[in-house]
Parts: sequence; C-alpha cells; structure tokens
Amino acid sequence: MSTATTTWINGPVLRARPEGDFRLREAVAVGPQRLLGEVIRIARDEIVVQVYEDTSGLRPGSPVEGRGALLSVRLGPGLLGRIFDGLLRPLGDPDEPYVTPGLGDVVGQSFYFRPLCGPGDPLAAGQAIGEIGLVEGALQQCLAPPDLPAGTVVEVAGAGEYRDDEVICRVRTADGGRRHLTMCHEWPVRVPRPVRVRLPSEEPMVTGQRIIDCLFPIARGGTGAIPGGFGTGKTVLLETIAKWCDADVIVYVGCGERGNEMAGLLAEFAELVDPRSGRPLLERTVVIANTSNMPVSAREASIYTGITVAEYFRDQGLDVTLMADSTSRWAEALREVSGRLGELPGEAGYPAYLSSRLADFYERAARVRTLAGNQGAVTVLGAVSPPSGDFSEPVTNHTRRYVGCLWVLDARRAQARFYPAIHPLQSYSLAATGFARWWHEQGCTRWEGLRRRFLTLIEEQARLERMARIIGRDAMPERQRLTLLCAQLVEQAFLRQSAFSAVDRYATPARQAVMMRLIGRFIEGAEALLAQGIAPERLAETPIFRALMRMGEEIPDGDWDRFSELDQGLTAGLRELEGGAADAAGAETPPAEV
Ligand SMILES: Nc1ncnc2c1ncn2[C@@H]1O[C@H](COP(=O)(O)OP(=O)(O)OP(=O)(O)O)[C@@H](O)[C@H]1O
Repeated sequence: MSTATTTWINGPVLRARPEGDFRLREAVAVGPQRLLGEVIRIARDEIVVQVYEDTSGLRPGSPVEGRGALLSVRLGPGLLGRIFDGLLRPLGDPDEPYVTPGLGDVVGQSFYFRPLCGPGDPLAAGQAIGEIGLVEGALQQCLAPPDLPAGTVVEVAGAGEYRDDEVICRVRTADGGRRHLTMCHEWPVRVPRPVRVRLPSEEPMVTGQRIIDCLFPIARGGTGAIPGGFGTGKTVLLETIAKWCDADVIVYVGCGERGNEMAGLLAEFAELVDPRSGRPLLERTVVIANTSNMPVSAREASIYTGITVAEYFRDQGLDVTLMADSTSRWAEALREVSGRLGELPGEAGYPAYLSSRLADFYERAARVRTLAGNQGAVTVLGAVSPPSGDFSEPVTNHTRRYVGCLWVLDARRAQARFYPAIHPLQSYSLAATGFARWWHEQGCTRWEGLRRRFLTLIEEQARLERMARIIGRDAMPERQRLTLLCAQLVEQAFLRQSAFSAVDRYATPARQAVMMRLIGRFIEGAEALLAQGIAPERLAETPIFRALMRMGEEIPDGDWDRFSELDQGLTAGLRELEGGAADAAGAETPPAEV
C-alpha cells in the first residue's frame, strides 16, 4: 500500500510527498482518523488530495495511505428506505446518531437470500445470482459485479438469512480464477456502470404535473434541469415529482441544501403511501443528504454516489429517477476547491472543467439494456440555483447544453403564487414531439395539436397583454379578447396545480388527457361562437366556463362520471349559446318575401 506525508493543507485539499505509486482518483485514508479522500492531481514528487470529510485537526506530517482502488461505494441490499451521507454512510440510525469520521469497518447486516442459479450454471457480469431483501416478500435482485469475468457457478448458498459480507456464491472464471461473491460489491463512483446497449427513449416519465407531462415532457432515461431563483419552488417541485412520478426507485440527493428541508422530506416520505404499491413511499427511496452544514467537498462525492446508486438499481431492470438539489451548490464546491488549489479561474470564478463535470453527470442518464438483458432507465433531474435569478450565469448556461428538458421557474409567477412556477415560454422539451403515440395510447389522440394550440395561445397572450396595458382590454377587438380568455383558461385551469392540494397535487395521464380535451373543446366552441357574434365576455360568465376553471381542484382522479357530466354540460352550454345566437340572427333577418 503506498503512503505519503502531508506537506501543506488548505481546507479540504492537501498536498503530500508520496512514497510509492498513487493512481489518479485513487481513494486514500488521511490522518489518524483515516478520513476519506481522493487523489485529484499527481505531479513528479507530489500528490494533491481532496478530502471528503472535516479536515480540522489535520496538519503537515499527517499520514496519507493509498487504498489501491478508485473511490468506490458498497452496493447491495439495505439501500432502499434509508438515508446516507455523501459517502454512502448510513445516517439517521437512532442508536448511532453521529457519523464516525473515517472509513471504519463495514458492519455486516443480515438479509434474506434466495438463489436463482445453481452449481454448474454459467454466470456472467451483471447477471442475477439470487434475490435479496429484508423480508421474503419484497425482494431485489442480487447481481454479479459488472467486472466479473464470465465463469461457472461452483457453489451457491441455499435460501435463508446471511450477513451481507458472507460469501454466498463461488465462481470459477473462464480464465481459471476463482471469485467469491457476497451480496454486496464495490463500484468506483466516477466510472459509469457498463450496459449492453443504450436504447432510445420512446415514452415519457410521468410526473403527474400537467405542465410537465403535457407541454414539456421528460423522456424516461432523459435529463431535465430546473433553474429558478431563490424561493421559486425548485425543492417543492422536485419533491412533488419524487412523490408521484412513475419510477420504481427514487434517489434523492440533497446537495448543499438546508438540513430542515431534508428532515421535512424524510418525515413526509415516511407518512406518504406509494399510490402503486400501497406501501410507504420511503421504501422505494434512497436519500443522500449532504446538507449545507456538511463538508463542502463531499457535495462532489454525493452527486457521484447518487448516480452510481441509481445505476445499480437500473441494472436490476428498474426505472430509477435521480434528483439532485442543487447542482449549483456542487458547482460552488468545485469553485472553492479549485480556488484553494490556485487554479486559473474561468467564468465567474468557476474552474474551466465545470462544463465537462456537468456533462459527465447528465451523460449517465439513459434507458438501457442491462448486462443481464433487462431494460432499465436512469432519469436525471437537477435543480439549478442561479445567484440573483440570473439565467446567463455559467452553471445554468452549461447545464442548458446537456439536458433534454429545461423547466425555468419564473420569479414573477412564484410571487403571484402561481405554482408550479414553470414559465411556458422559456421552458422546452426536446423529446416532446416523439411522445404523440404514447399519448394516443393514453386516449388523447389530439395531444400534439392541443399542445401546440395551448403553447400558441400562451405566446399570443404575452403579446396581447403588453398591448392591453397600453390601450386597455376593452379597446381590443373581440378575437383578441377571446384569445386572452382562452389563454386564461389554459393557464388557470390546466397549468396551475398546487403541490399541496389534496385533489390536484397529482394527475394521472388519463385525467390530464380528459382535462386537455375539455379545454380544447371549449376553445373550439368559443371560436365558432365568436364567428356568430357571441362576445368573449358572455362566455366568461357562463356556468360551464366557471366549472372548467375549477375542475382541477374539484374533480379527483377516477371520478369519470363527473368529467362526463362536465363534458355534457359543455355540449349543452355551447349549444344553448349557439341557439341564442341563431335566434338573435333570425330575429334580425328580414322576413322572406312571400
Ligand atoms: N408547486 C407548488 N405548489 C404550491 N406551493 C409551492 C409550490 N412550489 C413552491 N411553493 C411554495 O413556495 C415556497 C418556496 O419553495 P421552495 O422551497 O421549493 O423554493 P426553492 O426554489 O427550492 O428555494 P431555495 O432557493 O431557497 O432553495 C414553498 O414553501 C411553498 O410555499
């Protein structure tokens, strides 16, 4: 094992004189407490180490010991339903409220194991050896490590309880070697886990938020970013998606955010019931907490740990969503470490490699065929907190280049308490047009046309409102007043959706499709009525308009009878207005000459 002696220390970075060879990105143990660090630079007679823990007490002369392996995390059962720090050390254990600094020994936990292979069976990297879990009912797959050479199973443990550091499978590899496998394996956090092939994304990840699913959908295995100024609702939006999206597993990385927000998230997740399984939501969630009071450099580790954990579940053939709140805090940590190293600063003081680090992170999102031949996906969502809400700053700018969806949170909407405060004219989804077929299957055959219509209305609304401020709404032609009325309906009845409403915090695709269709029918009907001389103000006063405005808050998912009542009411209401218009037209027409 190589060693080195610290010669200089500045916060989380230190320089050391090596005795022996170190590798770039090798994990090291620093000082008497064996704090975890990583070699980030190697010069001729010096190594530079970034330490991921509090370095108080370290001084020149402190020993640095190489671990002979890249910075890795231990993946296995016991991740779901728990909270970890950025280095995947468990937090929140009532018997062990404080994290012991340093690497320490891993304490083996017991899990139920059931084999899926037997002696003589072939076994290759990434294939399932068996199933594991805390209880017999809820099992995950126990995978052969992705770096295992192909071989044959010599012996495998029978069904029962085993410690996660006990050997449960012995393999003879094709090159004549032997490998002893446990339920856990280590994987370097900066190395993407291998897959058989990356697949194109054909369907969206459903978030339950109408503005996202209908206007700016995110692909399963895609990437999205949520830039927003202070208090515009990034955390609430990410948490809402975490609660209701249709992923099998959620990995939530709290990176540099307030500790009380994380505590609130955990308390809420423990109480909430997963609508799909009927079990507590926390059971399908892994929380990685690196709050603002924890060491700054560990933010980097928490991001990579999070994505590695997400890939581990993806390799079991699951759909995983990773949320990072916030990537700006990680970028700030990169800036701090770079500054302490005396590197040449780039834009706004961030290091020149900020862009490539962001790209590395978002690149790991994908829908894939796993080594075992299953399909799995990692969808990545990152919050961005631009200082003073300035979207031209480097983190937002670089992130924009690597994500497929951008949901820009608007301070003015948030001030008006219009949530989610996603600005429909500044946001985009590159994948949206590919999901028309999926929406057809959900029963919304006109999704593409309606989406375009809604977006056009909102665009026209922005232009007309500027005009209305100058000349006044009453002086505008009827057609323009109707555009404003329809846009108001789209905004208030469809895009507005409170995360705290018992009825509306989540909408299934079926409910979204019904609401979209009803609003679309109203818009078409209103346009036809305008041609017959019905003023937009008369439409705004009808009970049906008011009912449409309230439907999100009043009609819950599954109450299709009330939606069809509304549909019938809409038909009747439009017909009544049409009849009134025809009668009026009839009264005005001069009687035919006899
Ligand atoms: N979708 C929503 N529905 C209802 N209320 C919301 C929603 N989003 C945000 N809010 C309100 O806005 C407040 C601030 O939201 P949040 O904490 O998510 O902002 P943030 O952008 O994460 O803030 P910060 O920049 O401090 O991290 C919330 O406490 C909540 O009252």
